Amino acid sequence: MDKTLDVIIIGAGSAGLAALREVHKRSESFLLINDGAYGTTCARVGCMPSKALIEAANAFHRRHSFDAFGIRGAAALSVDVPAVLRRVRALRDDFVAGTLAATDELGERSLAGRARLLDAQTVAVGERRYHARRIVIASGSQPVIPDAWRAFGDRIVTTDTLFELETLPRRMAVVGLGAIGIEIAQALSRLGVEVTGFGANPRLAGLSDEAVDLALRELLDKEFAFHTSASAELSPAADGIEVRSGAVRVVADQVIAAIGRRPNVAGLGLETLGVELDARGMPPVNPNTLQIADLPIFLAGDANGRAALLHEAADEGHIAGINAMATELRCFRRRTPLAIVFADPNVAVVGQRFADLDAAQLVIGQASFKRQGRARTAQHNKGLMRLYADRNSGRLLGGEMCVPAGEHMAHVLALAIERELSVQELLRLPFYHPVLEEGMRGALRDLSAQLPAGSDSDLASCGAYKVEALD
Ligand SMILES: Cc1cc2nc3c(=O)[nH]c(=O)nc-3n(C[C@H](O)[C@H](O)[C@H](O)COP(=O)(O)OP(=O)(O)OC[C@H]3O[C@@H](n4cnc5c(N)ncnc54)[C@H](O)[C@@H]3O)c2cc1C
Ligand SMILES: NC(=O)c1ccc[n+]([C@@H]2O[C@H](COP(=O)([O-])OP(=O)(O)OC[C@H]3O[C@@H](n4cnc5c(N)ncnc54)[C@H](O)[C@@H]3O)[C@@H](O)[C@H]2O)c1
Repeated sequence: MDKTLDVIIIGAGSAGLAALREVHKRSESFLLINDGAYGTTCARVGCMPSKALIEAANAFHRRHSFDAFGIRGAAALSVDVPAVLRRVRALRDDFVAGTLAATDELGERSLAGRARLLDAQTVAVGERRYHARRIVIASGSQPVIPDAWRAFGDRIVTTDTLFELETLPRRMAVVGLGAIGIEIAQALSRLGVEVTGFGANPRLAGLSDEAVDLALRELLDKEFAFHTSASAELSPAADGIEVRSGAVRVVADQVIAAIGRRPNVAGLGLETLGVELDARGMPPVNPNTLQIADLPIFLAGDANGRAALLHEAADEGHIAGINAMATELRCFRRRTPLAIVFADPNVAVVGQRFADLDAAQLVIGQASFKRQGRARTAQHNKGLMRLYADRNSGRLLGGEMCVPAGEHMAHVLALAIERELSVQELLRLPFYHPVLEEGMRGALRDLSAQLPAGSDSDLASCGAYKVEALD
């Protein structure tokens, strides 16, 4: 192709499609190049099929509380695992179909093939060359599988292959207990698989607060076996794979590798850009513009290794797409950090992580949900929320939790942190009764008690009854 395009976008995932939307608003001169399956990681093998599996597992797990409700016959219920997996794939196909609409109508402006940079303005796909004023790289990430593990063939499963299984084996080991490992381990265990989890990290699910981690451990301990703080190694066994971690040895039929995701930058030609690459082969990227160094090229989404989350990928595609068409680059303020792991109860980290805060400047408020009134009515009463506020200003800084409906409360807290609200300002909001958010109010009141007293003509100081049914 001789003509110079306005923009080339590499990757038709969530970041690439967000970039495409912004570029297409401003120009007809672009090319979207995608290697491999279309439909985005999120819809095809990520967020959506994993949540479909989790919902099935949680629905079946609910039978354990039936007796307490006075509902009999739960022991007679069974799960049809192949049917569960068929539903996951059917939903997945529907979600994927929705994303395909974004590229279907592009005609020649969409190209299937593996893109390789020749310089900051030239891309090769096979023998063909394409030139553009700006390039957006949004090539995503892929599951890490150590080379030695590949020898185990299809006994090693990743989230790229899990949802394709027709059924589940009797025994599965889940190696890596971050977001993916915890979500999948709990779901598989709830569907009747004998799960053993292995995590090198001493904490689960990306938590950094030891107290919340401990609360989560106590809950998960009742569901499946797991071992942390040691790396897992695999070796062949007569009837499966032996997983070793410290003194623990477990044989599983299949092993799920959930040990992280690696940006798809190998073979992309980043070395042709003339900028220094770090030990992971990554170039310097400005998180507010997504520009690589001072080049006419942008790196967005999982591909930049910053935060492998859907809303961040969408934001980054948006920023990169706008800047790829701009005469002057714009700096974007990034959102308050928010990470949710869809375990039951939900794990969430919002705002600043506990580990990143200065303990001397901090007050910590906490609330256990073990006796929380509304949670008790639903047999969901478990978990712990810890919130962190600045000792001097009373401003909410962050929180970590494993609590029922944590996915929703974390959003409320993110809004408060984004708006720089203080604990007193949050306590001025209405809390309806009886709601799970009253549990969150407990943690806020705990914070408030450690901060300088506010005015007593202010409803923020309206205290607890200290009566479970009313708080
Ligand atoms: C199991 C799982 C569960 C998840 N759950 C959640 C969740 O609940 N919430 C959440 O926020 N996030 C979740 N995520 C993360 C989320 O899915 C990702 O952050 C997001 O999908 C990344 O989008 P992306 O556009 O950066 O990459 P992708 O969607 O992977 O798109 C990249 C595209 O680029 C293509 N490509 C790669 N190299 C080249 C090349 N050289 N040339 C051309 N094309 C190329 C790829 O084939 C792909 O099509 C989950 C991820 C997984 C795996
Ligand atoms: N709900 C969500 O938002 C969600 C869900 C799934 C995935 N994701 C995204 O996908 C990304 C990748 O998820 P992930 O869970 O694979 O990665 P992760 O980096 O979150 O966790 C991987 C874990 O594996 C451990 N590990 C590495 N090698 C090991 C070994 N040999 N033995 C035992 N443990 C080992 C690491 O210590 C780490 O804790 C996440 O960072 C997240 O951004 C998000």
